[in-house]
Amino acid sequence: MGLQKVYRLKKRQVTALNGVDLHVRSGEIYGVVGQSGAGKSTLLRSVNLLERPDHGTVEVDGEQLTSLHGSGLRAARRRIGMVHQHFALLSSRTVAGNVAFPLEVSGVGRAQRNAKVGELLELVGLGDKAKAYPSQLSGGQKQRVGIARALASDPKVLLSDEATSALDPETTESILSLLRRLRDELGLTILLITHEMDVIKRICDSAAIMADGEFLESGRVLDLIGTPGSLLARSLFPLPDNGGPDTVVVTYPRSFDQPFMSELTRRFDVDVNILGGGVEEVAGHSVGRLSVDLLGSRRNEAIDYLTQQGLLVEEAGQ
Ligand SMILES: Nc1ncnc2c1ncn2[C@@H]1O[C@H](COP(=O)(O)OP(=O)(O)OP(=O)(O)O)[C@@H](O)[C@H]1O
Repeated sequence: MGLQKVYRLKKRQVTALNGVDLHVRSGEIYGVVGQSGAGKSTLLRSVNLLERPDHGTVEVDGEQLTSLHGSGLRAARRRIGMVHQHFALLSSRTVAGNVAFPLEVSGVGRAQRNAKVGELLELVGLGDKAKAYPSQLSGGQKQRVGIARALASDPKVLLSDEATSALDPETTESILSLLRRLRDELGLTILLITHEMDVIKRICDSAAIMADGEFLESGRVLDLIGTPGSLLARSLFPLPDNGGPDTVVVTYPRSFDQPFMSELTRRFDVDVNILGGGVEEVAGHSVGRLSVDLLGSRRNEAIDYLTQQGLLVEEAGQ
């Protein structure tokens, strides 16, 4: 909380974190999105104190990490797994050897280690690759090894540093599904950083947009989608560029049974001309968007009515 980090270089200083407050609920997937240099990596590395913030406190699973040092800190870190963009596998070790590595370091005996490695490889869908070397694997398989290794010490929290950025769209999809399944099955809490909005849309329950070391906006994704003026909502769902002066985009952040459009024509005597629309899955929920031309003298009343019903209405042509 209140995290601040300033890097002091020879000629200048860079404020990588400028008072960031991040609260991740237990069992949720939280995504921090932002452009290169926004401070995402510094934030992620502050959570397990690979980077010690200049100010602020870090609490993970009820334990205040910022007050720990030495062996206490090392023990706390073991309860936080980390997945890296470029996998960070040891090329001279087999898949099983890579996953076993953190267990060896913490002194787990051979039999127990082997059993655990077998279990983890099954969990990530690599049961048949134990003896392969990283160079024989695809990017997606390498990341599965990275995930299995991160889970070796039974962490409660998983940090993901651009885990899918080096992968093609199809593989990205399979890794995101895996992360989601692991969250569901193991009750993990996942904090991920990404520069891809799609990752937020696909698996995050909550998200923050970060720029210049600060959060511009944060909250539950579904709440933000229903919030007028939300930057995150606009980035997830850009307004269509074929809108005219009469066009509005209506977002349904949850499913409604009411036939709103026919109600509008009846109540407010407006003409509704549907231009396009669709339903997308966001954080496991369906979010509908409808782009319509609304015509008639009581157009503004119709828009107010939709807003009162809990729908988000944006003027696309402005
Ligand atoms: N060890 C360091 N020493 C000096 N400056 C650093 C260091 N690490 C990061 N910075 C600077 O801090 C700022 C935030 O960097 P950070 O890597 O956290 O951003 P990011 O959002 O993760 O970007 P990227 O996606 O490119 O990694 C940048 O201006 C960066 O140059």
